[in-house]
Amino acid sequence: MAYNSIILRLELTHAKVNFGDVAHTISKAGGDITSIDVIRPGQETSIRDITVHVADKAEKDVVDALEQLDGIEIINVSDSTFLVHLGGKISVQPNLPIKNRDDLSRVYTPGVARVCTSIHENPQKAYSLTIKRNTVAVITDGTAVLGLGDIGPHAAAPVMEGKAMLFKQLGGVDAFPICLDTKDTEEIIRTIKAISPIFGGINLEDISSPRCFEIETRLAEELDMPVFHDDQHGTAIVVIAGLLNALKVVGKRMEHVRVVVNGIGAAGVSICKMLLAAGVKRLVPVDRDGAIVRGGAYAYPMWQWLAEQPQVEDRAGTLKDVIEGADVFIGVSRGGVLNAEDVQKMAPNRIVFAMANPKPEIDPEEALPHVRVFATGRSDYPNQINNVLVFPGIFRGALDCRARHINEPMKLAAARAIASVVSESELNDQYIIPSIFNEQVVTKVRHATIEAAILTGTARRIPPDFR
Ligand SMILES: NC(=O)c1ccc[n+]([C@@H]2O[C@H](COP(=O)([O-])OP(=O)(O)OC[C@H]3O[C@@H](n4cnc5c(N)ncnc54)[C@H](O)[C@@H]3O)[C@@H](O)[C@H]2O)c1
Ligand SMILES: O=C(O)C[C@H](O)C(=O)O
Ligand SMILES: [Mg+2]
Repeated sequence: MAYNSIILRLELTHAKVNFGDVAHTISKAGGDITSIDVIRPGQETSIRDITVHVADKAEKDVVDALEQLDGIEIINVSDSTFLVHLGGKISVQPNLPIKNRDDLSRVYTPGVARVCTSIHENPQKAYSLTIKRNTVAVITDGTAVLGLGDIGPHAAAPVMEGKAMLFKQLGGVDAFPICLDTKDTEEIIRTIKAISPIFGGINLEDISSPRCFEIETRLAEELDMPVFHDDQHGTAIVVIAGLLNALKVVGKRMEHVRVVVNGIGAAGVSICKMLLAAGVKRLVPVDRDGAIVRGGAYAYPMWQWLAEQPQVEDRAGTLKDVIEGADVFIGVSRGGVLNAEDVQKMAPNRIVFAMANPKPEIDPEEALPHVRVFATGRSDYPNQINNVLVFPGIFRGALDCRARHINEPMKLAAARAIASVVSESELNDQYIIPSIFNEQVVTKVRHATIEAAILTGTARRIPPDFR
C-alpha cells in the first residue's frame, strides 16, 4: 500500500469542537497524525496545520470524516510531495561571489577571454578550467518514465530533477536535467552530440526500448566520454548486487537457479545479459506475449539475441505458466502483473524482485507472506533495489579517472562493490542490499569503478588516491 503525507489547515470553533475530537476522527478514518502546528491561536477560533500520514486510499476518507464534524472549516489540504516540488527541486549556484569590478573582470570580460583562448589552444583544458569535469547531463525523451510510459518531456522533468539531486547529494556530481521534445532516434543522437561539449558524461534516462539501445551504442561510439543508460545498466548492476546477496541468504548458487525476468525492455535486456555473464544457466525472459524462447524468431534484435543463447529455456508460455518452479523472479515491466497464487507456484525459498515503479509487479503486502526474500524499487519498503545505488558512485568514479567508457568490467566491479557493503553477519531476508544513505556505497562503487577502469585501460587520469 502507498502512503502519503497530507497537511490539513483547519479552523476550529472551540465552542463546538475540541482537538481531541479532531484527532479521534482522523485516526478512525485511517490517518496517523505526525505533527501539529498552531498557525493562529485564539480564544474563540484557532487555525492549525495538521500533518497526517495516510494510505493513498484513505486520504479522501480522512477529509470526508472531518467535513462531517461540526465546528471545523477545512481551509486547505496540501500534499507534502507536491509541496517539495514547488519551483522545482534544484538550482544553479555560483562557486564564488562577484563582489567588485576586479572580480568581474576576472570571471567575465576581459579576463575570461584569456581562459577561452587557452582552451581553444588545448581543448583538454576544458576539464580543468570549466564545469566539464564534474558535470553530467541527465537526458530523457519522456518515453518510458518509471513505469508510467510515454508521458512526454515536460512530465518527465520531476524524475530527472530527482536524479540530479541524488547525483549531487550522494556523489558530489553536478547533473543537469534535459528533457528532449523529440522521439526520433537520429535527432536525439544529433542533439546530444551537439550539447555534449559542456558535459563530462551522459546519463540517459527513461528512454523506451528498443530505441534506447541504438541511441546509447551510437553515442558511446561517437562521443569521447562515458555514456550510460541508467535504466539498462544501473538497474542490471543493482539487480546483480541484490541477487548475489539474496542467493547467499537462501543458500542457492547462480549456476543452479532458474530465473524469470519479466519485461524485456531497457532494464530487462541488460539484466538478462548481466545474469548470463554472472553464470545463470536457466533463464526465462518474458514480455507481454509470454516467454521469449530459445530458437524463436523475434523482430527486436535484442530479443533475437536472447533466443539464440543456450541458457534461455525453450518452453513457451505466459508469465503465469513459466513462473512455476522458478527460484527467482525479477520484474521490470509494470505494476500488478502477479498475485499471491502465482508466487506460491515458485520453488521454495523464493526470491522476488518486483521492481516496476511506482507500482511493483506484485503488491508487497500480498507477496511478503509467501516469499523468502522480497525487494522493490521503492523507498518505502525494506530491500530497495534501485539504480540510485549505482549512478552516483559509478559516475563519480568515471569522472575522477576521466574514463572514456563505462565498460563491462567496471559494471561488474560496481555490482560486487554494492553487494560487499552488506557484511556476511548483517545479511538477512530483510537486508540484502545497503541503504542509499549508507556512505560506503558511493565510496566503494567509485573505488571499484576506477580500479576496473585503470585495469582495462579506459582511464585517462589516475586520481591522487590511486597514485
Ligand atoms: N528499480 C529500478 O531501479 C528500476 C530501474 C529501471 C526500470 N525500472 C522499472 O522497470 C519498468 C520498465 O522500465 P524500462 O526502462 O525497462 O522500460 P521499457 O519501456 O524499456 O520496457 C518495459 C518492457 O516491459 C514490457 N511489458 C509491459 N507490460 C508488460 C507485462 N504486463 N508483462 C510483461 N512485460 C510487459 C514492455 O513490452 C517492454 O518490453 C518500469 O516500471 C521502471 O520503473 C525500475
Ligand atoms: O527512477 C527510479 O526510481 C528508478 C528507475 O530509473 C525507473 O525508471 O524506475
Ligand atoms: Mg529510470
